[in-house]
Amino acid sequence: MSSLDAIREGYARFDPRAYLQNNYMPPRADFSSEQCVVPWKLRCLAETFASGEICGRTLIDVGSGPTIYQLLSACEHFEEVVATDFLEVNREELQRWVRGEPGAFDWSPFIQHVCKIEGRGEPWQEKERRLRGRLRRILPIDVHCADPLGAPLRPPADALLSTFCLEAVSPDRAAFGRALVNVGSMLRPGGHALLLGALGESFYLAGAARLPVVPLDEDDVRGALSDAGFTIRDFRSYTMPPALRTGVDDVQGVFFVHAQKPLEG
Ligand SMILES: C[S@@+](CC[C@H](N)C(=O)[O-])C[C@H]1O[C@@H](n2cnc3c(N)ncnc32)[C@H](O)[C@@H]1O
Repeated sequence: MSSLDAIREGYARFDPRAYLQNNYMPPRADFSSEQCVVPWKLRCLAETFASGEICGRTLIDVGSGPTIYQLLSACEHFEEVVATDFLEVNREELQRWVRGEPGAFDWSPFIQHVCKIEGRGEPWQEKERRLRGRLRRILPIDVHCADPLGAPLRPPADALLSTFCLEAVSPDRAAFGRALVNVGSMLRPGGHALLLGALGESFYLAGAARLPVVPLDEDDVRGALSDAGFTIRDFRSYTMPPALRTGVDDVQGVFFVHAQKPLEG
């Protein structure tokens, strides 16, 4: 079995509910402290979208998993937000939230926090309604394929977002770099890419699944982006405080990158 097949097989045991519990409930989702990892991630995205420069018709989110927090600032700037994931259980979890079905994960504390940091005085229910309305497509994806959606995205996306996906599905740095090239093919020339991801992580847990992660340092991320032809516009990093090292993974830190695909010609 190839290492890619082994990773795909590991994801068969991925439990969305356990993953949400491990990463998107306290202590990691503690909105009383800006030093906490979840508020840090939300602030990176809110500040980057606040410039107004990143906008257009379509934003594609790669490897959305069962989460929508990453789309809360983005959704204000695009007519359509396309979510994607390899696993049907994750796509179903997202559909439950979009339809407001009973048993869907409660993202309201995240939505309230993003409304607060965006500072427009918008009622959080408005943002929830807007994201639900704009999240019309939740598609299967495999970042290891040259065409991750099975066919080229037409027209290509104006912006690409991916959070904690590429390093969590790649056996090594070379595969991470190839996956970045594959997903970059869905972005139009001049389009923006925003990545959040794990630094120095070798595994994470999601219920019965123990998923291997390729440990990356900041130079690995910068090198892969540059090899894939991106220009880095902003790079931030976060060190995981001891109180948030809860045993659900061995993540050392988090990176945030805003990169841009050059215009052709
Ligand atoms: C660590 S989770 C990240 C989820 C979410 N984006 C977040 O920020 O928490 C990694 C995601 O990658 C997805 N995945 C696994 N294999 C994949 C593949 N070959 N292509 C794309 N996504 C994949 C998993 O189903 C999972 O949802």
